[in-house]
Amino acid sequence: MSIIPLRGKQKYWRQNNMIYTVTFNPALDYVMLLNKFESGGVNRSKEEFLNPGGKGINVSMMLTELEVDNTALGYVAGFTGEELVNKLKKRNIKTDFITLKEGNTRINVKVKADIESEINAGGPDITNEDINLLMSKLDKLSDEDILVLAGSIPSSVDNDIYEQIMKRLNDKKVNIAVDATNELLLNVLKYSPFLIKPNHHELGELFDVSLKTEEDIITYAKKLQEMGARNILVSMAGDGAILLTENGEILKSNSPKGKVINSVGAGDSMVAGFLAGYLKNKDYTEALKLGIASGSASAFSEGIATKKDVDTLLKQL
Ligand SMILES: Nc1ncnc2c1ncn2[C@@H]1O[C@H](COP(=O)(O)OP(=O)(O)OP(=O)(O)O)[C@@H](O)[C@H]1O
Ligand SMILES: O=P(O)(O)OC[C@@]1(O)O[C@H](CO)[C@@H](O)[C@@H]1O
Repeated sequence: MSIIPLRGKQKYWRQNNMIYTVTFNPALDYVMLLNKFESGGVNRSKEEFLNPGGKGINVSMMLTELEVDNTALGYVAGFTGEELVNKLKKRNIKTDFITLKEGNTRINVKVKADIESEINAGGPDITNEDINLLMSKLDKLSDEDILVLAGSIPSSVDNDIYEQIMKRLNDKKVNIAVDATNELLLNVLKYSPFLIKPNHHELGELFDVSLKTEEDIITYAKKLQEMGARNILVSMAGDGAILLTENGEILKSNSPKGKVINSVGAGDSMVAGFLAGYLKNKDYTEALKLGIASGSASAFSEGIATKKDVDTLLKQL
């Protein structure tokens, strides 16, 4: 990706290469706001939103807000898939989805009461033929493009699919960001992903430990770096994030304070902000700042935050 400074008013840099996000299992997120959730009782929400969802799609929405050109790849199906595409069109998100012949894009339920609970559905089946179609699209990526692989993999797809994709692209200098958990993440480290973004709980789970201090987080993040990851961004919700860079720096940022409305997609917004910040002049401090501002702005919004909200928080960091 080469960035040429521009003098135009609208955007101060030009993007020559492309960012692609891949979401194997997109969703419509049905967010329900309640004062209190009573398990086993009839609960009534006081407000609801139906947001486009899926981790890669959230990254695409935040990137688009931040005026970074990108295309969302992945799979959609049925009437919910159509609604997802419509919602993304309204937000000017560029998509190049593969439409599955059967099933429906899932609806994930997010209940925000005194605590947040989520029920994520399984999603439609993806056949080998569908996988080959995606692979042909990915074969067109060029050196220095950025690929974001984010989210869980439906049970119909091999659990090493991220690894297969990275192996296939290994000869190209594509910078790959992976936001996944457990084996899915561990198995890609040997292909040196440009960025991984576990939250501190996920980092602990990878090593079957509970991380209590910043020192613990750094120790285990370093292990992931030794296993191959180039940059490791460990997010800690309201406590900010710690970044270990490929240059050996360890950077920490606090989160700005605000009222959390819906933290679904905060982590994805952070990935988008990090990439957008990095692309400006390859400065990791700037990447971390924009990552934090984007993550927190989305936590303080109903869905993915607007650029205006991100800019407001950026000034506070
Ligand atoms: N309560 C909060 N207050 C301020 N900022 C927050 C809060 N929760 C999340 N954020 C912002 O979002 C970033 C990512 O949050 P988090 O660590 O929860 O990621 P995640 O677990 O991947 O999120 P999610 O799965 O909900 O998208 C944080 O580093 C922070 O910048
Ligand atoms: O089931 P997955 O793929 O792990 O996660 C899906 C999901 O929870 O992730 C996004 C938030 O990060 C939501 O938009 C979406 O519903």
